[in-house]
Amino acid sequence: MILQKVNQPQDLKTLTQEELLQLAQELRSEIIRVCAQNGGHLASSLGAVELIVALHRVFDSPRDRLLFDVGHQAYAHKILTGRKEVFHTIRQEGGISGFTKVSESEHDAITVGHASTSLANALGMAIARDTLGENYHVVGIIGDGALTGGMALAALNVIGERKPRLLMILNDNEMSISENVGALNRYFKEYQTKKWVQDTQKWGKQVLEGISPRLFSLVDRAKEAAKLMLHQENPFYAWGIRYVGPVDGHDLPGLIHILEQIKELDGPTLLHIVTQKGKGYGVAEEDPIYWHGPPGFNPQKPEKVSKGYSWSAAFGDAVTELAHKEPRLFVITPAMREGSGLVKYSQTHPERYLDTGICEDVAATVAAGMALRGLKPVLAIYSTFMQRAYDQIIHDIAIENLSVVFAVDRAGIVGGDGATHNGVFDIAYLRTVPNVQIAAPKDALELRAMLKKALELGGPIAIRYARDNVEKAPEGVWPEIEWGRWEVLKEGSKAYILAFGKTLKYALEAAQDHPEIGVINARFLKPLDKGMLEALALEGYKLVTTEDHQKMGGFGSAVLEALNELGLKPDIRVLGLPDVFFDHGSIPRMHREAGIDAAAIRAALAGMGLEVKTATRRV
Ligand SMILES: Cc1ncc(C[n+]2csc(CCOP(=O)(O)OP(=O)(O)O)c2C)c(N)n1
Ligand SMILES: CC(=O)[C@@H](O)[C@H](O)COP(=O)(O)O
Ligand SMILES: [Mg+2]
Repeated sequence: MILQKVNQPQDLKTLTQEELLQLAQELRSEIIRVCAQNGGHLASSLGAVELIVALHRVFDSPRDRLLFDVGHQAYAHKILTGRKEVFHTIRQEGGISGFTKVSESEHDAITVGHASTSLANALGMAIARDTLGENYHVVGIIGDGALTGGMALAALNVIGERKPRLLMILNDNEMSISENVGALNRYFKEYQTKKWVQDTQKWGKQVLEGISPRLFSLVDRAKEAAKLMLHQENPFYAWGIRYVGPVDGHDLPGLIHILEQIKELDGPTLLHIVTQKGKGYGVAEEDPIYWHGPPGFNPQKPEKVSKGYSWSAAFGDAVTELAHKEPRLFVITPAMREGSGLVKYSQTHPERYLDTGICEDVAATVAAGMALRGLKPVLAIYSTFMQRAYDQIIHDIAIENLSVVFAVDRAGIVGGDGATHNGVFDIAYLRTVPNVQIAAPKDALELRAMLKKALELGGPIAIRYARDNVEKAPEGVWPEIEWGRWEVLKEGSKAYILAFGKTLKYALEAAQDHPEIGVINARFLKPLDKGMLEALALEGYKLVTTEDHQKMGGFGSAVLEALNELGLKPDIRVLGLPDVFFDHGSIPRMHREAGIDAAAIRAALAGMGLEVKTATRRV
């Protein structure tokens, strides 16, 4: 086992070519083994194995800085940089992160999880290096999907003008999570050389080198000159960036050779490598979409497993049905077709579907344009990724009170993806924006009712739901809903729990067998049901609010502000996430630790003098 001899990147420097090839295979096996037990970003990491071995062979991390965009493809990097003994803990409770993370290792140049940041970060590092008179390499590694992000394209524009010594590597597997989209991607697909030209180049090189290495280098230079002439419109030339490639991203010796050739080049260079997402593991090669982020599986007999009927699926079914009735409905996703439950919708209504690529800002403003011209856009977007569209929501949508529905998925703590992916800020950053309304359905039926009503009401409306399963609503059923009105789910004689979204289940659990405790589905946050709130306060009920969101600025804050405006001071406790980031791990454990679960609710009630059976708090 070569991997036994490798603990740090410098251990690669002495390996032979055969040992490096063997190491790549061993890395692949280890990634499959651990993803089989933990789940994780399997296909992306398999596709980047040779690249990562070559990078650590040619460069000297941590002195040289390797920046992995998104960071989900860096499993081999983690194993090679002192974490092979803990790699099996990846994405687990107390284990290492599923993305690169600065606080986890000196070899992790950036903390990521959101796409398209690597090039701007690399530019910043290169400028810092040059300003401080230091000398090391900065390498930004970005996928074709992440390159669809505006941040990445804008960074290229700055890099091309500033021209720092910087190496960028485009890891082009023609895949985002779904098939990749965008004009640049098309360009590479159609215009740039692909497999057949790769093979021709390789064959030509072997023939020419067989005749005379000198002849080969002459032809190679002529080819480069021709490429320059033929490919002047190559966008990277337009950006003032040297373009090299495309080369085979799985040819380990070839990658090492080319990296050594271009390593010392001055100015910005982009090396375009062509890889296969899922490389080396049949099922992942055949279906890189499912195997992008599978749950655990049997490595000997890998089979797709259903993750159950999710809120995303409920949303997808609802808009698919709605589209038949509402011809102006148009659904947009920023590169998350599968995650947002839109596969079926995209197949049944392709003419009213747009995948913008990984650019949530563009997606939001495209929705604004559609609304201005008579469509009814629904933007399906993860809470965490919606952070990328904050100004667009204000500037392009809310000021003119445009009719855009935000189907905000992954609201709350998400589990394995950790701090970069928790959807725990959206209430705070949305509720202060005039015209924006915010709701959270308790089940799939209420989601349908809210979607339908939101499209009728118009204006910017966010409907948020968690990364969780939900009971499927019967097809064709579209209940009405009294917009802005909360729903009493359980009467109480002394106290009421006001729950927003996912924590409703904890409220019902806490109130079970307690006639003195009532439960309210506080499904509207903006507008808040001030009428019901006032009545509860005036009748002297004790109140507890709970939400899967930062306490600061969340649902509870809105309730406190409303009570203040009403001049009322009931006995109230606000339960929400504390002012910290929650890393990857078990959602129930984090909810318990955050104090938003049933035990915390009972403890809060007990703290207000209500005799409740306090559940034994697990430590
Ligand atoms: C801002 C943002 N939006 C969406 C995502 C979800 N996401 C994670 S990886 C990915 C696809 C990345 O494609 P690519 O960069 O080509 O990497 P590959 O998986 O193909 O190796 C997407 C859309 C994200 N991480 N960040
Ligand atoms: C790396 C990335 O951002 C996505 O793959 C994300 O992990 C998907 O999250 P879900 O698994 O919740 O769809
Ligand atoms: Mg890709």
